[in-house]
Amino acid sequence: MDQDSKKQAVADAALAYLRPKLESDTIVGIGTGSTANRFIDGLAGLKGSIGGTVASSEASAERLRAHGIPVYDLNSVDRVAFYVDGADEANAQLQLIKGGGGALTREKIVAAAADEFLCIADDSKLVRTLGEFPLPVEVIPMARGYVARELVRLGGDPVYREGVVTDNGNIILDVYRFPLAQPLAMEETLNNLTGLVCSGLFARRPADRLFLAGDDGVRELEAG
Ligand SMILES: O=C(CO)[C@H](O)[C@H](O)COP(=O)(O)O
Repeated sequence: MDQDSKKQAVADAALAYLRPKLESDTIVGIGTGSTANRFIDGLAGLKGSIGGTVASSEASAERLRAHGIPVYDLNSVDRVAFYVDGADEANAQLQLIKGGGGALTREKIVAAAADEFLCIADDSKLVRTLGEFPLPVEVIPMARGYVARELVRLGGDPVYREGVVTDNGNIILDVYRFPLAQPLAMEETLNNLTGLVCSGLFARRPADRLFLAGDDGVRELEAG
């Protein structure tokens, strides 16, 4: 299976998992990226069976609306039953690195608000230890230099993502060679860095279920 077929296969698997659980008032949180886009396209066929969606980026909101799928502001819904998104890396505990598409902050907010987080990815994303993929962090523009120096002090090698402004008006630093053997502790350390809005490390809120596509089909991994 090529990578595109794998993305399609996990999007289909997540839809098949959700279909019997959806009710007319169910709100589904929607991630960002090429795998999430496959899920959005498939969700179009179920738009009459759900209450609507909450999107993690302007790009996903636009794609959802183009399909006629209702998109709500997170503040206007009481409950997000599911959040479905891709990832850049996942470990066996279903802790993730996300943010390759720059949407990490809104992704983390919608994931935090959701009852159940379904991650969809191809098997190249499963790693023993997180950190081969550079960790994206969203930073307030005026804090760029300060935060970059702090990230170097913590052992990383931050690189400014040129020309990218997030949906929140901030910048992204991609941190190479970051020591992520203790993801929970590092996420907490990053959360305490002034000027750093959010890291793409999803350790405190891992996925609940990972649909992983390989050459032999899709398998499901559960947290814990
Ligand atoms: O975190 C993300 C966007 O911010 C994406 O989920 C991640 O980059 C994976 O993208 P893709 O599905 O295109 O491989």
